[in-house]
Amino acid sequence: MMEKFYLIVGHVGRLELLVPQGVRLVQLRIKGQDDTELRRQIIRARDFCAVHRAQLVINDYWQAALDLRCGFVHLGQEDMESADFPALRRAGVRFGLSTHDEDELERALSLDPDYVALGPVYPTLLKEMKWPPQGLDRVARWKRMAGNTPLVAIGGLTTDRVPGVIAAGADSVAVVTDIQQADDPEARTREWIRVCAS
Ligand SMILES: Cc1ncc(COP(=O)(O)OP(=O)(O)O)c(N)n1
Ligand SMILES: Cc1nc(C(=O)O)sc1CCOP(=O)(O)O
Ligand SMILES: [Mg+2]
Repeated sequence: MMEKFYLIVGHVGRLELLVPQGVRLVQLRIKGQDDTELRRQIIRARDFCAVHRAQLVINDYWQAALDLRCGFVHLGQEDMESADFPALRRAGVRFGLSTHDEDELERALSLDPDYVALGPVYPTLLKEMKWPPQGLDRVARWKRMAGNTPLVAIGGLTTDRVPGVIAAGADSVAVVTDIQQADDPEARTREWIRVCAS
């Protein structure tokens, strides 16, 4: 059963602030750091999540996840080019995959992932995307096509949008900006948890 609330953070410090609010699934999405800093943060996040019984997902850096015995990675389409899926499988590392169109979804499902993500469901401020917002009809379509594979919705999500996205068929909702930019990110995290529990 996929956790409904999926928090994504850009630094281990944020993870340490927000996971104790009750987060059960958190992605560490580090960009632009050298290998030493990257691994330092992954180790800290791994050990912190173990204590707090949260599932850590490492974005992009599947080799570091393997080396540091992290159990879950998220890979985008470009990340998938270099990923050693047999090695991940041998090590029992679970993986989620990004998808944005039907070819990507077909390719992702052929790898039997632990989830597929569809985005951006709504416009996102986080990064420039070459896909227009997918909308809720596409969420519903993805759910039908993904079958038993859990579906994560991502992109421009706010607590107000959660009920519609879940009603359309998403199993889980992933968020960066709405929490990252909140005046009180701890309170906003608790609000996400409350909305996702209802
Ligand atoms: C849950 C989830 N879905 C999608 C993404 C995006 O992954 P990717 O396309 O590889 O882009 P970056 O996040 O690496 O910029 C994600 N990280 N998590
Ligand atoms: C990192 C990312 N990947 C996406 C995809 O569609 O693959 S959308 C996205 C940004 C999600 O963040 P926010 O909650 O800030 O919009
Ligand atoms: Mg990536």
